[in-house]
Amino acid sequence: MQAIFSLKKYMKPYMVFAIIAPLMMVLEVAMDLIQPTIMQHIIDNGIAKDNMPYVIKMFGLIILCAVMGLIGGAGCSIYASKTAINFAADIRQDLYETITYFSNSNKDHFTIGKLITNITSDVEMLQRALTMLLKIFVRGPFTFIGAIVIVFITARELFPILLVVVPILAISIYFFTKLSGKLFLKVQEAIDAVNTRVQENLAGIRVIKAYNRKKHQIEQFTTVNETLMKRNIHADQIIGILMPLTAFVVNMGIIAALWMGAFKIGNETIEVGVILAFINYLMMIMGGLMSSSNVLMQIARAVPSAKRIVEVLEEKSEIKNIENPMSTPIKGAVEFENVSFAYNKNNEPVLKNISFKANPGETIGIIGMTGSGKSTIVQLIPRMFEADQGVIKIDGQPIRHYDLHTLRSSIGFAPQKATLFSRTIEANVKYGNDEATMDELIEALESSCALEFVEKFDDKQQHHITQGATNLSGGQKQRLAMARAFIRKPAILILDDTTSAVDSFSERRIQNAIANNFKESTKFIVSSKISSIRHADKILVLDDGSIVGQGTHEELLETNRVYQEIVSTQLVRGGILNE
Ligand SMILES: Nc1ncnc2c1ncn2[C@@H]1O[C@H](COP(=O)(O)OP(=O)(O)OP(=O)(O)O)[C@@H](O)[C@H]1O
Repeated sequence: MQAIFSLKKYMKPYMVFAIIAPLMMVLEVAMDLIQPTIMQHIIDNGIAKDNMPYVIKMFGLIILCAVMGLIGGAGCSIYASKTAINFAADIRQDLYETITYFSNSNKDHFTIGKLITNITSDVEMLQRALTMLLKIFVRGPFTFIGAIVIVFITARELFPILLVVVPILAISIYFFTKLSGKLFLKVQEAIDAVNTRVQENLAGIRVIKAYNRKKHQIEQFTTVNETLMKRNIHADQIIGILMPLTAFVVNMGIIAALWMGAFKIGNETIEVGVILAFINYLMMIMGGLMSSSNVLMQIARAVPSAKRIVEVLEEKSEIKNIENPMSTPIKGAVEFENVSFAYNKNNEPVLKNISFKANPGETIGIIGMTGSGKSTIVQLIPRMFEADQGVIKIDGQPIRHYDLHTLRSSIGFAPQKATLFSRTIEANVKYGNDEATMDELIEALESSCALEFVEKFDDKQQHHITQGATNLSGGQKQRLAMARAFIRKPAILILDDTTSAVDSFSERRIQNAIANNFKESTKFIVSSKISSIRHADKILVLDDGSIVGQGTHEELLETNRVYQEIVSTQLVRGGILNE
């Protein structure tokens, strides 16, 4: 319940609507309650006494009540929906923004499937609960309390029956509402699993086909789908017991009323009309309790959803600005001083005591075995992750002192896995710099050797990239990802293994373009190929998270055993070094 309350700030802008909706419902309920009395007057005082002018007057009144009831009901629906839809849209927007600002380690806490369920069905669940709450929460309790009060006044002889029936109804409804919260949490978790499986299958469709794993994937989906089905059935079956149970309790109450009534009529201490009225009120009490319980049940279903939403919204981004951060332009001197880092703080660090210096304009090559920590080093520079020990400085200042926006705008980062969006080539490249001109776009495409294939498309830069960039080759994706980094003309350029799928001739042209066009930028080139980094001003040799050598290609070739081993393997493999 705490979770639901912590979302109340999203109601604030729509508070007026949220107040109008139940007030309109009061109007509808009042009109509903008046109508039987008017009918009674029409029969007793109009039709029975053959008073037509009175009948016509009362018919006018009843039509007026019906119209007002209609306005009340429709108004309630409109304002309730307006409140709930806006409330849900704002939460959805905030969730999306929160996820967008997640640091990489924040992201690792949630699966993509869970985040999708969060933004879609969890928010939907809250919206439904709020609509119901605003529409029914007046009707249910008003009918329930009103009927009890009327029984107390008009049928006190039978009131003891209510003292037994109402607590049994209330306890059963409380028990089922609580249980439904737990059951629907399990249902939502099963939906997460289905979403995660679908998302993974779609992303990996080519691998699935290549490895003939379609049957295996379908089997895995069947498992999560069956779990979802079983949990849904279980929840529905348990909740489904509530209605017949309450009807049974009410029927017992009616039998008790008839039983007691039969004796009292015999003693002439009660009239038949009172018993009939009591039965009617008992039905109304059940109706009131059931509609209140429906609202409570919907709220109980919404509580786990609210908890999951709050969990995401409250996930603290560990990477944020300090107070009064620096926004001074960055020149590009980068220094690591004894930096250590672990993804999982209980495990051994992935980077150990990393120290090196890069001056503005220099090219730093980073080489090492798979998993030695190359990508991790470069990801610490734009603060994708925060170093656990040591300091990373830019232009002599710890990176934490810089405004995150200033820091990241000064860096052109092409990650190891080229991520392109389902937009045009122009939009994808200009993602790095919205304000770039057409000339700058062409220049960036040329530097990354992308222009040659872009120009072959009929619609050139306006060519649309499909979701997951399935209409491009691996090398083409990498070239566009590099163009996106180039178009920023950044003070610090980071290329994380971005030429692994680029042919060696194009790679050489890209290297020349970088050397000519980014003379003042500090360049970090991560690669496992010697040919990609051999011309760097300084090469860092990584082994199991530690720098085991740094210097130029020639220096390392003479002095560093690990570097010599890498060189000799690549020479043996086919002369990559000499390309
Ligand atoms: N997000 C992550 N969460 C947990 N561990 C990670 C994460 N990313 C990388 N690692 C681990 O950190 C270590 C270093 O990974 P990193 O990606 O920096 O290596 P790398 O040298 O760039 O490897 P490669 O040449 O294969 O790209 C590896 O053992 C890897 O399993």
